[in-house]
Amino acid sequence: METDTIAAIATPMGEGAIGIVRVSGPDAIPIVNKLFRGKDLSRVASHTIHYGHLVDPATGETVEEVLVAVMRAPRTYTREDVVEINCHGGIVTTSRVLQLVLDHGARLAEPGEFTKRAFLNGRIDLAQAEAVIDLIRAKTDRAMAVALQQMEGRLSNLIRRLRRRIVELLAHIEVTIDYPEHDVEEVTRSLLLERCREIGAEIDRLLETARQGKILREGVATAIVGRPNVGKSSLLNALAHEARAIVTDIPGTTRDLIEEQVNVRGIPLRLIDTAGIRDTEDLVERIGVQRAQEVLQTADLVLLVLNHSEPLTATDRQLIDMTRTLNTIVVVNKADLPRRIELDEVRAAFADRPVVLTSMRTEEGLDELEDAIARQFYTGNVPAGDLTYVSNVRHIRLLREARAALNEAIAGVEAGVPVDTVAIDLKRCFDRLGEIIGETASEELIDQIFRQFCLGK
Ligand SMILES: Nc1nc2c(c(=O)[nH]1)N(C=O)[C@@H](CNc1ccc(C(=O)N[C@@H](CCC(=O)O)C(=O)O)cc1)CN2
Ligand SMILES: Nc1nc2c(ncn2[C@@H]2O[C@H](COP(=O)(O)OP(=O)(O)OP(=O)(O)O)[C@@H](O)[C@H]2O)c(=O)[nH]1
Ligand SMILES: [Mg+2]
Repeated sequence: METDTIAAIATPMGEGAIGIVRVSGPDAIPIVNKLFRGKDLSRVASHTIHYGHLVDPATGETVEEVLVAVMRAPRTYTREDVVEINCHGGIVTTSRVLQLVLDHGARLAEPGEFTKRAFLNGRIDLAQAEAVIDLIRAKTDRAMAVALQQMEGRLSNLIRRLRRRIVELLAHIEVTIDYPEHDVEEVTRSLLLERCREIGAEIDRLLETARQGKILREGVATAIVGRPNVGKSSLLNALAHEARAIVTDIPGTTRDLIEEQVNVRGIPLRLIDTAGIRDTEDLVERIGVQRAQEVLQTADLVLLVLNHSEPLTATDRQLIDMTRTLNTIVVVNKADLPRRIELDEVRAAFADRPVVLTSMRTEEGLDELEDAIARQFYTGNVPAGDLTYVSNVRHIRLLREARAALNEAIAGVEAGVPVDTVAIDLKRCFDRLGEIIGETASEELIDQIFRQFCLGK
């Protein structure tokens, strides 16, 4: 428990109707009681609110007309005694009340210090505290719902469950080490493999929600590349399921890039049309290797459009080379016209990627294309309505590290490494997961997280 008492203005600085000065710590009630003319706050019941005036004891001057809420430890936001002074909103009055409280024994709180105390006093864990920031910053209903779930401990409970399972495994390994008969060791190995895979699958599922969450928030950056006239604009209109304005009418942020939002099977795509890749000019010269690479490298998905009714050109082949190692779907358009394209060459270049024949004229192949797009982003193992989405970059990093440690443990078991060595990897996995909820977090990290909060929170 902290021994000092902190205070801060908890409401926005400005023309609010009410301004709240929040005080927390062992002296919260005596400090405010000294300044309060009304009921004796040291005798009132917890979670009650009282009308009165704040008086400066030095001068006897009445400073404010207030309502004071008294909440006694431990059932409070910080788990300490908390007093909230409700002032007439306004910078001057509220600041004056804060100053008075500071003059009589409280210290100005650091940003996030109230929530930090809630964490240090064990009311919430680190992931829950971080969710408070996410909640304040949420910009969509969905983001808010996810943050609220995390604040109530949904993610934390999942992480705790995983850690408990790892502890059980570590206990098993202990037994094996203590009683090193061969059959015990064998049982432990197969059990280890099975459990590690289960835990790994669970971590993968959480990481998958992170990927999908990012997609839902930001959309899939999709680059459409292809020579002129292959049907890029027609493809965009088809994916939008409506005749949009000609894409080239909308200026992009960069001179020859056009961006358009469409929705494919509920997946938001940000289509980026890299118009103007000409046959007659050298591709490299036309848009510059770097620019082309930039667009392609930052894309989550590439739609390479080729013309079914013409043989491949040098530009087509350059584009194939640039996109074959990326997350590309090949759209061989104008399939209603006779085939002149070297389809085998295309299929060979994209051996493990979808190659879809389409006609924007007859809409042939459009369903198949949408399926191919949806398959890239829905693996189907995140149940709809499950709001245990991971979105915090710190959590994602730790989950990845935990997964990597687990992979090493699995590889160790498979390679017949002694189980006490495997235990080291498992322990690392356990620690990384622990960092998410703050069980094994450093003081420095904790400080850094709470500094992101606003004053008074
Ligand atoms: N005036 C005011 N409004 C506020 C807050 C506040 O601190 N003051 N909050 C924050 O900024 C939020 C509410 N969050 C809170 C979360 C937990 C507890 C709390 O006292 N928890 C106790 C259980 C209390 C009970 O069940 O009676 C506990 O968990 O022990 C209070 C507020 C939003 N509105
Ligand atoms: N037969 C046939 N014609 C098509 C098909 N898709 C598009 N076209 C036609 O091909 C022409 C070019 O289509 P666009 O969609 O404008 O092609 P684009 O790739 O956007 O062309 P640029 O903007 O010049 O790069 C238009 O006349 C379309 O009607 C198709 O599947 N079959
Ligand atoms: Mg076009």
